[in-house]
Amino acid sequence: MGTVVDSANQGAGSLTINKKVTVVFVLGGPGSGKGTQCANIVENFGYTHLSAGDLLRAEIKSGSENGTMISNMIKEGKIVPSEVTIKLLQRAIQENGNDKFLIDGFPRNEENRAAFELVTGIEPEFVLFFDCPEEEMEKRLLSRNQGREDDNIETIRKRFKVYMESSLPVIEYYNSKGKVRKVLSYLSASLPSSVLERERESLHIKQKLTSFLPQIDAAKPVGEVFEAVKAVFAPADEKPTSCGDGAVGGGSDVAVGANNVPLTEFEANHYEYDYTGYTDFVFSSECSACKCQDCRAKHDVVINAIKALTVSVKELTSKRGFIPSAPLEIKAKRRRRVISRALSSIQKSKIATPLSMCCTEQRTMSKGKQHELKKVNVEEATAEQH
Ligand SMILES: Nc1ncnc2c1ncn2[C@@H]1O[C@H](COP(=O)(O)OP(=O)(O)O)[C@@H](O)[C@H]1O
Ligand SMILES: Nc1ccn([C@@H]2O[C@H](COP(=O)(O)OP(=O)(O)O)[C@@H](O)[C@H]2O)c(=O)n1
Repeated sequence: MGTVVDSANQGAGSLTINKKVTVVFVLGGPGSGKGTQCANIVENFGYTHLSAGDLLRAEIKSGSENGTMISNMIKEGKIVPSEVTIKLLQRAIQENGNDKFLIDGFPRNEENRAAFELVTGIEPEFVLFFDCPEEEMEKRLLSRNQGREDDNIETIRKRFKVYMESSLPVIEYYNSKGKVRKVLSYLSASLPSSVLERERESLHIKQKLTSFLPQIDAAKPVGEVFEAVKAVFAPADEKPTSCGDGAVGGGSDVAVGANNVPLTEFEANHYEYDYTGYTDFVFSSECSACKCQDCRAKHDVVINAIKALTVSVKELTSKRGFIPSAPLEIKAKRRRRVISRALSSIQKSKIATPLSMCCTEQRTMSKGKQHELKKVNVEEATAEQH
């Protein structure tokens, strides 16, 4: 069997994807909820879902010459050679009329990634990454009930090992290129639903806020996780209805839609993102003069989030032994400066942590402790401020 790379070098037409396509890679550990959320994305955003695992399982069923080899690899939790998987993906893309694809569970290792790029010339638009504690993934896989031969504890453990050793470096690679969008649902998890309804209209405020809150939420219920996913997939031209020119933030030129907003927790430029823009709404003279209900509601959402963020920063900084020089009970005019100072301090201590370390650290932390670090309840935070 010639490799896909050989075929590409020989100019084999069957491997060429002769249409322009948008590809989003969907990555995360086994059982992190990739397939579940892909189904939601398909329904809401018009993508076609291609699961590498499903394509491989279909290949086994089809009685192909590679069937036995693929089946053995899956039972062992091993990664099937790239040429097999890439050919299946290429065929599926070529045969489908759509031009937007979610490729789920691929690339699973460095070989997958490099070969796909070389052969197809396709770079992902971004990588949607579901980070979920191992114990939660294990629980889900053991009760998935899809009759999969690899959903038994012995194979699950092997898959986790392969994920840590081979798949995380791929996520790290894309993270270093600023392409990783982590699933965050901080606000959706903590705001009352009535506020959430209104707040959906101003997704870009939410994105700016969540973009620098270190939250890992793939362990939340399906609906809440999808709230975060929606924020990532919101079309770039989506604008909320508001006073003035319709753009919250006084017509700022910050693009709306997470496709343009890096949501990475680990990267240096994560903290360099222009998060201060969101305060424009709060302090804009145009908006403060406008007393309409809608603006009031948005104003409240932003203020609540700032309060929650302040508490979060306080918690994070105190855990790192950083004592902000200014009191954290901040007045409106000083909020931006204090938060900014605190964040840059976090940046100094946090950005040096590679992704694999973060995940390893996460694995060894108890679930309760993670939540203590990452979840801030807005209502409590608001009460505390009062
Ligand atoms: N957020 C969630 N909370 C609880 N169960 C979930 C959640 N997301 C997915 N599941 C369940 O967990 C199992 C694994 O999800 P799945 O989407 O198949 O994961 P993956 O594609 O990442 O392996 C399925 O049974 C699914 O119904
Ligand atoms: N790119 C890929 C994707 C899946 N696979 C194989 O298919 C198995 C199941 O993958 P999957 O994506 O359907 O399921 P999860 O492990 O995410 O639950 C993996 O454990 C691998 O054995 C692969 O070899 N190469």
